[in-house]
Amino acid sequence: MVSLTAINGGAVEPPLDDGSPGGVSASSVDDALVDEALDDADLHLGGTKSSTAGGSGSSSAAAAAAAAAAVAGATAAAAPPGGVLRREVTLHVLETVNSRVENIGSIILLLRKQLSRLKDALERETLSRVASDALVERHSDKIASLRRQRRGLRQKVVEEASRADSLADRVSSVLAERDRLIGEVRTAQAAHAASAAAAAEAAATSSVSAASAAEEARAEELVRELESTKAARDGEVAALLREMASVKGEMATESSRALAAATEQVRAVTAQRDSAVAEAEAATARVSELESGNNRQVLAVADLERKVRTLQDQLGSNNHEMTSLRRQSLDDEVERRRLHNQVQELKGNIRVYCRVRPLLLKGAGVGDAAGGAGATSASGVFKYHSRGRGIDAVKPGDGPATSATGGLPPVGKWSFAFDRVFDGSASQGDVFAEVSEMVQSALDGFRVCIFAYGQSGSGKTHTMLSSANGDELGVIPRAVSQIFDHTERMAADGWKFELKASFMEVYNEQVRDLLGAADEDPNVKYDVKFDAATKLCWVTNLTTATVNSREEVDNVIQTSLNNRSTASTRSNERSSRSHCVFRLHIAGANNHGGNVSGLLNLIDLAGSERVKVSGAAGARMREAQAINKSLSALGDVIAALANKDKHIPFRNSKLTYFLQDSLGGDSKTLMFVNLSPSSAHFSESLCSLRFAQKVNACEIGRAGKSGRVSLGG
Ligand SMILES: Nc1ncnc2c1ncn2[C@@H]1O[C@H](COP(=O)(O)OP(=O)(O)OP(=O)(O)O)[C@@H](O)[C@H]1O
Repeated sequence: MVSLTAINGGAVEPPLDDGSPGGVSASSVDDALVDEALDDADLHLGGTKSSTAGGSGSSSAAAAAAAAAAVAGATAAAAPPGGVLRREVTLHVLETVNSRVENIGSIILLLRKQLSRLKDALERETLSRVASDALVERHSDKIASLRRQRRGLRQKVVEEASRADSLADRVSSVLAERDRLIGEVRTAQAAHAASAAAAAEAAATSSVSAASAAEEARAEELVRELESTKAARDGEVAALLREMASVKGEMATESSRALAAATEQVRAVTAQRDSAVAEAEAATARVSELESGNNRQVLAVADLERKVRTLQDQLGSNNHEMTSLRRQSLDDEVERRRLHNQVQELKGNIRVYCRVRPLLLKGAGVGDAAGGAGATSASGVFKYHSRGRGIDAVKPGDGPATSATGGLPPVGKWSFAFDRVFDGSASQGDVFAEVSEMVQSALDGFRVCIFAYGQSGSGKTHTMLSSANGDELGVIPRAVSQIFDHTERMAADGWKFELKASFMEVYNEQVRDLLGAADEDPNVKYDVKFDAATKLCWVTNLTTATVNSREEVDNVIQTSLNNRSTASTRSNERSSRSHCVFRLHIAGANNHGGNVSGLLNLIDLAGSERVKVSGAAGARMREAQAINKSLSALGDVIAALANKDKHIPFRNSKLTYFLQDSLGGDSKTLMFVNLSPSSAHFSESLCSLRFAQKVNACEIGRAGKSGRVSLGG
């Protein structure tokens, strides 16, 4: 706020800023100042004021008239002193007018300064608003409105300045008029001085008194004119002052109002700005926080990407390594197969293992209980030698030969050698350890036959098919387990295997599907066929099951065993009277174009028995004859293959006809000869040993172990 304060003793003090927001108090200072200046002027004329008569104009004019009258009176009483007095009064009046005009000039100057300060204040305000504008840039609407207001104020200032200028012009013209009047007064003074000199001269001469009177009249006239002019000028000045006061008041009011409004708006805008700034700061803090979080995430992502790249690189090199390892593995597998087969061939493509079962108690249903017929010792009638490869059949010499002992001499010994001999203490595991390499050959793509040959009750089924849990599992379930182990291992190298199983029996030269329904239709024909293209045999209407797990194979075996035909014989009450063939077709392929196709035939042959010994008759005898005929046909085929005969008599039995795809060439054959240790079965055992010895002399696909072999007779 700008204020104008009173002037003490005519001195003009500069306006003081009272700190109020935006308001300018021009107040009544200027009026008081002017009035005081005028009063001061009147005061100097106070001695004549009371004597002024009938004056209806301004008090100054009346005072001047009274002074003029006093001068006239004084002149009338004593001419020379009265004229001097009038001149002095006139001069005093003129000086007073001068002084008042000067005061008015000071006031105008003061007003100009005030105006200039107002302009400065407005300019500062404008600058401040400009600064505010910058701060509240975002509040453009309000800022635009403020700018409009500012433009309005500026316009007003310009207008007021223009009005002030016009007032100043008028004051200038008044001053000019004053100067002119002063000039006239000075001229009059000069004239008056001249007339006074003339009057003095006339007083000395008394002839010029009339002229002096005229001069005085003229002077009085002049004084009156001056008084009148002064009064008029006083009126003008008073009007100007009023007008200026009114302008100042309006300006002050308008400025106050505009500044108050602007201040209020500035406050509001400032508050909004502060809140916006606070929001912006909060947002900035949030952004910083987010940026820092984002930076952390970016770093984490970059770190992860680095790790992923490293892992990808590792993966790439691992893949490369794996590819070369796979290639190496495939090469190794090929090499392993080659070496394995080489070993198998060195061992012989046909092998014979001899297995003697332990002596059984009578309760076992076999009838070689201790003290029973011929049960001479724990090892029975056999002696073992040659580190598991030799066996001697020893006829105990405990009495004369009888028909019950097959007409053997009372004492005798027959020695045999096989690829492997297992005595009664050998476990199923021990046996399978020697079999598993044949199973491996099937997995390597060869065709493999494993037979169990022997008289009834000698342990063929136990060796091949025992499905008792744990250690008692026979060759078939163990082979299946080995095959699944292998296929699962090979899956890691990209191999996929398909296993198809069938189970059939050949009874009295008739094929029966052990996987089919128990009550199968007797009209269904099971004919053995040979496909020359694939060199595979198959049986019409025979069930083939694709097996994907050990459990599925177990189910196949169990179903087959349940269906298997059994008949009671004197040698073994639950003896199997048929050849039982479990076939597993193994087909494997890998994603490098490799493939393998093998056949594994596991055959539990029907029990061989000498009809004369077993005492079979009728149907049982014909059954036994059919069994012996087919076993004999098997021996003939093996012998013909070993001798590389042009004609191989596969068609002589259903069994050999079906197995023709797995016998000969580079196929592998293993024959178990199962023996009973009982002396009661000595004769049968000796026959079995002789048959096995002849098979052992054959080597399919290579030159025979001992030249041309015949299994006949
Ligand atoms: N190594 C062995 N250990 C223990 N018991 C055995 C062994 N071999 C066979 N046996 C038992 O001897 C009996 C006859 O065996 P198995 O049925 O296997 O003879 P088989 O030759 O199959 O007879 P068949 O030709 O009449 O079927 C069974 O009770 C069987 O458990």
